[in-house]
Amino acid sequence: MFDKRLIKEIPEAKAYVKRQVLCQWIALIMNIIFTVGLSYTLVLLFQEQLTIEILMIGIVFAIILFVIRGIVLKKATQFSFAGASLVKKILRERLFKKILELGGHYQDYVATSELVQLGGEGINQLETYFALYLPQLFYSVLAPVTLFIIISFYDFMSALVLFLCVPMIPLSIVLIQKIAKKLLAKYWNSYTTLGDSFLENLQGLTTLKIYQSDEFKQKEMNKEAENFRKVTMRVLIMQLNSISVMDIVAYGGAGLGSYFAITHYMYQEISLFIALFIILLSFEFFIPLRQLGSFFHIAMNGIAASEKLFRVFDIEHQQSGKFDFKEGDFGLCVDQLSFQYTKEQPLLKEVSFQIKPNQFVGIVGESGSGKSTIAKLIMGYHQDYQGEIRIQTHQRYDIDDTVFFNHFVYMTHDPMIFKGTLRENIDMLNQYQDKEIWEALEKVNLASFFHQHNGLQTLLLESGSNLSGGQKQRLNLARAILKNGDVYIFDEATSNIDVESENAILEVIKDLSKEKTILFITHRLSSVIDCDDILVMKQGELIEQGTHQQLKAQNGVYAQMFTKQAKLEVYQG
Ligand SMILES: Nc1ncnc2c1ncn2[C@@H]1O[C@H](COP(=O)(O)OP(=O)(O)OP(=O)(O)O)[C@@H](O)[C@H]1O
Repeated sequence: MFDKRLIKEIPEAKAYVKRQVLCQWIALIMNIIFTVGLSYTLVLLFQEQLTIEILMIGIVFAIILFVIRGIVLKKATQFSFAGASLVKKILRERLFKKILELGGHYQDYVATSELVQLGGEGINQLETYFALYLPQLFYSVLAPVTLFIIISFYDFMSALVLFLCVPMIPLSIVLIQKIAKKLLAKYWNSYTTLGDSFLENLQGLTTLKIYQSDEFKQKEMNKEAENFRKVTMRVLIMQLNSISVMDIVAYGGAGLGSYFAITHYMYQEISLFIALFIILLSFEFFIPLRQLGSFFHIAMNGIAASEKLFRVFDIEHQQSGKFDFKEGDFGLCVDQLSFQYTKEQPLLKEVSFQIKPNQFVGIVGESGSGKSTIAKLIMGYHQDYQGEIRIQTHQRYDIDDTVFFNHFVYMTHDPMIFKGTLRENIDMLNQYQDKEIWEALEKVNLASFFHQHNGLQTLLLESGSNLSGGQKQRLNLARAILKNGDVYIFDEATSNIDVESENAILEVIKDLSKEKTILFITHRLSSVIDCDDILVMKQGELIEQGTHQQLKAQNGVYAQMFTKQAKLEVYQG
């Protein structure tokens, strides 16, 4: 119920918790003083000695006490709010920093949907843990101790009985916690599974509709939603039951304390004033813990979320080096590279090749042969490979991503276009002159198109939905040109686009190859004819290597694939 690490992780929150507890404690003292006054007034009333003057003085005092109480409780709420905002900010920043630190390969460790849920709902639950539960936890210890000390001066036995009954509430909470922990883990799993499916099905809705599988998926999702509903209901039942158990303990304890006070009064061991004072305060012993109990589910949810959050924070970031590169020497050496996504299915098998600075190298091969995987390993998406990837004299994993991305540009067939102006999309850091942007757009044959629209202020929709596939890819290439990297990796950058765009992109790549190192992955063998070196992949192995002429002369897999594709293109075209 009390996770030390949570406090350690956010030491800044401690001050807010302390101030909140202090305010609550001052409010308790006001309550105690009010009870003294009330007990005294009641005694005077029983003894028929209560005068209007005394009553008026009492009312004025009560108002003063309630005003002070109101002010400190308001302050407590303000501290709670400020602390909660701070916790949220710190945790979200840490989570974001961790994802940035992990870079492209964060998905090796945690699913995107889980990150989204943790960053939203998960952190919100921790916010309530810090804002409500934690201060209440400390106050729940402080309040009974304060009351015990005060009451024990008047009637030690009654104070002791009340004090000893208090731990019954946390004991019942611990008991419920044991049952609840498994249930809450189930609740979270069910929540993330439902979130996963929802996100995936929403993104793929068009595909599902086309293949008329939407109804099937809907049924699947209904089943998951039903599971989630059931487990949520069980969590709610557990919470309601736990509140009832705590109520029984609280009323029982207060009743027992009052019984002792009455008995002591009847045996004239204590005065009527003290008996009334104890009876009126007896429930105060249990209110803080009873309140804590109602925050119990918040704490459980918070702890379940924090476990997941800490799992992300604890991910070891293997990339520790921060080597920089020497200027102008951007060769690449891949040596005995082996890799598998799953243990059962080895993919790359001891692949070795070199790319010299300013070389234009193509990778071809049948679908699934591991071409993109090579690019992803070079880009650092996965680090658990065997063998070596060296750039200049450094291992890839020794190079910090920020340094690496300053020199390497990776372009896939699926460019990311954000909702916003053309300028915002092409120059995200606002670091280029308009003239430079237009030059890049000119190179990729997009300048005249955007001139006809609103120039650099042309509004692009989410995912570039108001552009054609070829235009999106050419825009992406313009970004890459402006980046002025040293090594360009094109992974099926000319796939699924119109011939005009494909030719424009190929021209630019050829132009770039005069002064940049290029790795060009493609299905179309006609695109790699001009490469300085061509790597032919099959089932994770590098089976042939050479220039187009050399490979044709070998009359191996490449030559056969080339002839087959050429025939097909003549037939199609
Ligand atoms: N994240 C992943 N998890 C598990 N398996 C994967 C993952 N990515 C790719 N694979 C598998 O690895 C194999 C090689 O994929 P890769 O994308 O490297 O091939 P490719 O040669 O680039 O194929 P294509 O030309 O069709 O793009 C495929 O069988 C694919 O199913």
